[in-house]
Amino acid sequence: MNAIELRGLTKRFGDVTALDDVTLDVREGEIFGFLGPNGAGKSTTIDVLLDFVRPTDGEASVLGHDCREASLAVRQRVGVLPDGYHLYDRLTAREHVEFAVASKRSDDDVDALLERVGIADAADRKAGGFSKGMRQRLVLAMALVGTPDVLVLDEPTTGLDPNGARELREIIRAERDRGATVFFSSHVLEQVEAVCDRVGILREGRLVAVDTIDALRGALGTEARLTLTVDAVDDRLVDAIEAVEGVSSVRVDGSRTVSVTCEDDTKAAVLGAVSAVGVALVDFDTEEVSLEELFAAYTETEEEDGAVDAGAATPEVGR
Ligand SMILES: Nc1ncnc2c1ncn2[C@@H]1O[C@H](COP(=O)(O)OP(=O)(O)OP(=O)(O)O)[C@@H](O)[C@H]1O
Repeated sequence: MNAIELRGLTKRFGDVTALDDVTLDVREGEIFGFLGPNGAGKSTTIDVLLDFVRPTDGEASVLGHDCREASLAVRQRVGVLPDGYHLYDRLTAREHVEFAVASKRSDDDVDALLERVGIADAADRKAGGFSKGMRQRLVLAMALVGTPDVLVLDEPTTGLDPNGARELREIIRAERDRGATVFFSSHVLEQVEAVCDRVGILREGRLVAVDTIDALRGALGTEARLTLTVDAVDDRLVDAIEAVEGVSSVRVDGSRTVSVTCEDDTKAAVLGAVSAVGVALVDFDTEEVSLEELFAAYTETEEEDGAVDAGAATPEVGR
């Protein structure tokens, strides 16, 4: 059984088509990243799953339950971290989680949940004084109540510092490992890339791609940028790098830095070429295609229906 099934899902708000014929299967036990720029329709999809919004057309189900007909059954088995969740300023963190425990009729240990999301120290403080990251951690604790079969997280990294983002990834992996399905939306590729088994890219209400990020990058033949810092740049070095198959450009930036654009799987060969000419490599840095470029590339694929050059994509296409 799939954890989430969307069939021809369409939602119009007046003239705005928020979702346009979206069909998607999220498998049980996978971490699925739902990616898209602002306004792409991510929150609307989540609202349909929870029956906060009724689709104009099409169907959605969670664990075999129709989201409209069986919304209570769905909500009972789903843990949600909604976008912009409203906390009660005068209630403490503990009271918030106690409320979630009571409404899910679970017997979870409130302190253990607060500990798990890293705010045990603030258990008895009122949420009104919480920072953005603390609020996000508290809402995550509420989402985890009742060992949900499906976790739906809308922009869960909002407000989290790098440590918080890492801890969130660890929690997401642990939830998947115990058998839960995790569906989370983001417009930050880096956040989902580290944990997601697969991603779907939504653009202007349409699902333009569903696959692993590696496969999406691979299918586009996208290039990586490699910045090398060496003890001294010379012509021999530049010639040697240019000679590597898959390298499309080499640019010298000052006396010690070379920027190379190459196929993703030729990075090792470039490093090999550097050592073969006897130049000492001091440091190197790689940068892969950004989410913006992935969006741009997928948009071009649709329009041109042919080969894609992500590097040639105009930056504004990805917004
Ligand atoms: N209640 C509503 N009434 C009118 N239009 C709406 C409503 N909810 C969403 N929309 C519109 O539907 C489109 C999709 O919005 P949605 O919030 O689903 O996008 P999103 O991908 O979650 O964006 P973000 O990353 O900014 O949260 C947008 O054009 C938005 O303005």
